[in-house]
Amino acid sequence: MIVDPELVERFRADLSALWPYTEGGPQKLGIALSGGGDSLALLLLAHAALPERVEAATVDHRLRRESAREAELAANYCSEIGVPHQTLQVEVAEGNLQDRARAARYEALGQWCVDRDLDGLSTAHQMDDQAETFLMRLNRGSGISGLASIRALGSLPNAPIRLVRPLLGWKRAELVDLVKSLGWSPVEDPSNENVDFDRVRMRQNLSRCDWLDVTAIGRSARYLAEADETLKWVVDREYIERVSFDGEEAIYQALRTGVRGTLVKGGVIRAIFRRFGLQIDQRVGAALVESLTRGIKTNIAGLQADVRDLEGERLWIFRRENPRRTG
Ligand SMILES: Nc1ncnc2c1ncn2[C@@H]1O[C@H](COP(=O)(O)OP(=O)(O)OP(=O)(O)O)[C@@H](O)[C@H]1O
Repeated sequence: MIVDPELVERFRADLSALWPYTEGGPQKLGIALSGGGDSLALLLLAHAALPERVEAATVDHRLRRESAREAELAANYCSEIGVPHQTLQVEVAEGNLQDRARAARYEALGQWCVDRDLDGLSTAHQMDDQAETFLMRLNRGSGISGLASIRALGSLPNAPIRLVRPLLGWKRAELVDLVKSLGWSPVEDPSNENVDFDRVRMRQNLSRCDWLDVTAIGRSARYLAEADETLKWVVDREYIERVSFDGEEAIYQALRTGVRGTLVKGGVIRAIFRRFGLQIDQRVGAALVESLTRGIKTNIAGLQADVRDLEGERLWIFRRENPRRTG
């Protein structure tokens, strides 16, 4: 099975930008193989780029009757090219099925990487997935972090290895062409046609729309991922320089000027909540910045946020809400 050497070279460059797989001796890459066109292309490219150093796993969520058969097909393709393959059966908990299936999937894949002594895991998210995610989030009013969409680098919940997505610069059509040109037929997931899913509707709309440029949207998402990293760095610095603890109180010396606007101050406030073991989202963080800037004391999500002026300086004080009196 010969993959076009130019494509293999391009893949090698994309992968090595994310994962220095040649450093420190040979490293092994796990492939998350659903059996769809994207992940079969990933399997072929990775196998050609890193011969003998690739293994694949297919998660059988057991949510559809055909899933066992699909995993078997994926296993057959792997055995055709001599790549070790494992099917991982998972139990998907009740609740939001897609979220639960995703969580179970990444957990099973992480455990598999540990068991097989793999150094990295790759999924086959590509440029069209990226554009769909970006537009769905834009349509929901997401902030920088959400609009950064699918990250090229990630982590797994239960395994200390890198999660890489080297195909974000590749279009779905070119990946499917690659697979078909070698005589393989991707597994068709019927949920890809189910218009109850936002993503499916977005995909269909995008395919009918000739003025949206998927490559340009992918570029914007990359810039935003970088902006998000930079913002995290600024928030960390602001936290280190301006937040202190006195007994049960967190004290934030928030400057009166609006220079460090809601993004940074909101980020610092969210970090303070995390220190108390509590979580608030970006919108609540921004709302708190606004009320504290106006000097309004607020009780929210388990903390009491207050304003104190000390020697011409404005301090924002956070402490646990007093337990409510009963009786
Ligand atoms: N059943 C599966 N077994 C192994 N890998 C899978 C499976 N389903 C998805 N993947 C991996 O994840 C990639 C993205 O798949 P998909 O677009 O279906 O995921 P998603 O629902 O968007 O969730 P997420 O982006 O969080 O992974 C696939 O290309 C493949 O690499």
